[in-house]
Amino acid sequence: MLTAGTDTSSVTIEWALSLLLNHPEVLEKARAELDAQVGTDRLVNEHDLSNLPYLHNIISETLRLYPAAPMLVPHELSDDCKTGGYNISRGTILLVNVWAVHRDPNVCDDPTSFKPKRFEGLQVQASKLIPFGMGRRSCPGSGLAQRVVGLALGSLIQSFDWKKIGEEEIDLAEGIGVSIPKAKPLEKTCVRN
Ligand code: HEM
Repeated sequence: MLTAGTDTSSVTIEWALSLLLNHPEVLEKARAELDAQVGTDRLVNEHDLSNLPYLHNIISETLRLYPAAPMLVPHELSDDCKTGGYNISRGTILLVNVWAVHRDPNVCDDPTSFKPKRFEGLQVQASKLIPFGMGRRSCPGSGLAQRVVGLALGSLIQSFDWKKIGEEEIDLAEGIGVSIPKAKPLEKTCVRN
């Protein structure tokens, strides 16, 4: 429970900040939303989250590109079934490659680009965005995770001016690990607001 709940959320925050540093215009827009909805006298709290759709879209787009559990958890079929034209026998272990589903050009346009705007309206099929899995064995912590990541990321954006070290883009190479860590841990500078 501890690993499922902590590493997944912290790695998502690291990816989100990395993506924001490579897309300062998105970072600016997120800050403007926080200033307008929360103001500058206090930190974002749980009640504010429903008024921050752009921050929510940034988190969805981060989880689309870097789902913290890219292969879900192995599922064993309790009965024979037919899916997508395939007969699958009871007892088969099913692995779902969510990383590949999220980057399928049939699921969304320009799938490798970071575009939080794509979550405005119905541009992404909800059933194809499954960073928390789906059905009975989906992540029981998804609500908590969205709040934790939203509050942490929102507070970090509100409290600091984030800058890359040097002119180079943040390296977005993926490392090896269960929860897609960054190959090169994020290094950045920040100035307190
Ligand atoms: C960004 C954060 C998180 C992501 C992306 C994530 C994703 C997932 C995924 C994909 C699964 C497997 C679902 C499946 O195989 O269908 C899962 C399972 C699970 N998650 Fe999360 N999770 C996150 C945060 C959390 C948190 C905060 C908790 C609890 C505090 C949690 C607890 C669990 C548990 C207990 C399971 C196993 C459920 C089962 O086997 O029935 N997760 N998570």
